[in-house]
Amino acid sequence: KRVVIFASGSGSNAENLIKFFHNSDNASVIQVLTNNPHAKVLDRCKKLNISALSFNRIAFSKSEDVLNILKTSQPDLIVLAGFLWKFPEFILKAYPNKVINIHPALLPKYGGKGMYGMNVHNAVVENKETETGITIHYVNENYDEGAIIFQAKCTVLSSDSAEDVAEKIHLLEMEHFPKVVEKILNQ
Ligand SMILES: N[C@@H]1O[C@H](COP(=O)(O)O)[C@@H](O)[C@H]1O
Repeated sequence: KRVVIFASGSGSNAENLIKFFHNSDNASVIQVLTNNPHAKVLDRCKKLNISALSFNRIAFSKSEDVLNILKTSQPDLIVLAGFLWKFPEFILKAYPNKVINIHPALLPKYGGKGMYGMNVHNAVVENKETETGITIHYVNENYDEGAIIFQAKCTVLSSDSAEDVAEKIHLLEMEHFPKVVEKILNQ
């Protein structure tokens, strides 16, 4: 099974997935695509010897350039791991129920445009939430609104800073994301 990852930033989830499937007999990450030519995920891919490309807005949503890249790489699953752009409908239509995303909160709370990274964790702490977590969901034409596949929770202590919460979330992502992807691929 072939996995293509989209990422915009650091790429810790992408690296975790690449390494997890490196030892798998029936699945592998074959390509990483990013909308940010300076993304740290590109350095990780170079080190891990994974094909990686960056693209601009026109290539992504105003033309079929990225769709054609996908047609060449033929993914069985497209995984968004810290990818910040909304996915165009014509690509979603070409890969029905084959595009998933991970979000660092318990959707439907703390989702939507602009709710990513530390913005989410700051809001969780400001609102004195006692728990938060991760959500893995199918991607539809709206940010963070697709059908939920998996959630895992962690407690938020009153003494926790947003950075503490970010660390707890990171651990949940590292533990669960590869296993959920593997489960979907084996369906
Ligand atoms: N969508 C969110 O963006 C972050 C990406 O981190 P990284 O994988 O680039 O390190 C993760 O927290 C993910 O849930």
